[in-house]
Amino acid sequence: MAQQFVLKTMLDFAAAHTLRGYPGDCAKLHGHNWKIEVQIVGSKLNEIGMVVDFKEIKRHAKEVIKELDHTYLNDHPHFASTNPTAENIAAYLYQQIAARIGSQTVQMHSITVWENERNCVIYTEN
Ligand SMILES: Nc1nc2c(c(=O)[nH]1)N=C([C@H](O)[C@H](O)COP(=O)(O)OP(=O)(O)OP(=O)(O)O)CN2
Ligand SMILES: [Zn+2]
Repeated sequence: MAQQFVLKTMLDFAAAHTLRGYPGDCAKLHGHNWKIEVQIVGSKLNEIGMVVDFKEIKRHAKEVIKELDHTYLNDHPHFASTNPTAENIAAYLYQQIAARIGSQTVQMHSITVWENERNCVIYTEN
């Protein structure tokens, strides 16, 4: 069986949202301290024994998250027409970060978005 390394790094941001069409309180303005897990997969190690430096993954992820931090997510161009649910936020982060880190040796594995300490969504693509 071929070796594979899954690297995970964690970031967070604060942002408010309203869920359009939600039959309850989440349709009202409220905020979360979102916790994000970025998972990357690779099979080769470089000369110092890393798939990729965690700092490098974080640098790309922070670029994307910076746009969302301390904002009202519904005002973001992507979420103007797409409901800012944890599912849609996870898919957006995956696609944005994948476009920055994608290479032949390192690929996105998944994004986990924690809305609070009880609820999370894991997004991946095959
Ligand atoms: N599948 C999803 N379900 C819900 C989402 C979501 O993005 N995807 N989002 C929400 C709201 O954003 C809401 O803010 C969730 O917070 P909260 O009500 O605190 O969630 P809990 O389930 O932990 O609430 P308790 O009733 O206190 O257990 C809702 N659902
Ligand atoms: Zn919410």
